[in-house]
Amino acid sequence: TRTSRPQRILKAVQKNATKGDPESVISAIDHYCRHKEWAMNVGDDKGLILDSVLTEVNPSTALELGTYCGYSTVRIARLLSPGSKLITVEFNPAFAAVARQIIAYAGLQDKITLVEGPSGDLIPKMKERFGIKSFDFVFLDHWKDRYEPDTKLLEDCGLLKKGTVLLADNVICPGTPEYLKYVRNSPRYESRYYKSNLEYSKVEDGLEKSVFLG
Ligand SMILES: O=c1[nH]cnc2c(O)c(F)c(-c3ccc(F)cc3)c(-c3ccc(F)cc3)c12
Ligand SMILES: [Mg+2]
Repeated sequence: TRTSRPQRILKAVQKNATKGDPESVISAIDHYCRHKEWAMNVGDDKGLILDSVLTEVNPSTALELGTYCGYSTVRIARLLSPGSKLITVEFNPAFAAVARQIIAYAGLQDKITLVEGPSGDLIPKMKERFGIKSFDFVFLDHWKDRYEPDTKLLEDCGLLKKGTVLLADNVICPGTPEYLKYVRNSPRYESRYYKSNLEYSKVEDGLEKSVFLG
C-alpha cells in the first residue's frame, strides 16, 4: 500500500474529526481502528482506565513513553489542568511525524512536547533539556523489553518522587513479565492490575498501575 497505517489514521482524523476538538479526534481514531484496520493505540476500553487514573492523579508533569500516532497523547493532554505539561517520547520518526499532525489537529500542541529518539538515551537528559524536577505520572507504552530498564533509569535519574504513578500498557498482551516481576516484588512500589482487553479486540490485556513509594 502506498500510504502507511499511521498516515491512513491521520487521514481518517482529518476526514472525520473536528479541528480543535480532542474528543472527536479520539472517536475518529477508535472508529477507524475498530472498523477499518487495527492499530496499536491504547484504545477506548483501556483508555477509560487511563482517563480515570489520570483524573485521580491530575499530574502537573507527565511523561509518555511511546507516542505512536498520538492517540494516548491526546487522551492524556485533554485531561491535563491549565499549565500542566506532557512530554512524549517516540523512537520512530515516521510515527512522530504523524503524531505531531494529530496532536496539532486536536489543538493540544501547547501542552505537549514530542521528543524523538530512544527512551534510554532521552530519560537521562530530561532534567537538563526540559527543566523537569520529577514526573507525577508516567505512561509506559513503548516496547515491552524497555519497561523495566527505563523504570530503573527513571529512578536512578531522580525523576520519580514519592507518589509518582506509573501506568503500563500491554502487561498481558504481548506481556511484560520482567516489568511486572520488578514492580510487584519491589518494596518501593505499590502495584495494582486493571483487567481489560486488547485494543479493538476480545483478547485479554490490562494496565498495571504502580505508585512509587520513594
Ligand atoms: O509494541 C507495542 N508498543 C505499544 N503498545 C502496543 C500495543 O498496545 C499492542 F497491542 C501491541 C500488539 C499486541 C498484540 C499483537 F498481536 C500485536 C501488537 C504492541 C506490539 C507488540 C509486539 C509487536 F511485535 C509489535 C507491537 C505494542
Ligand atoms: Mg500499547
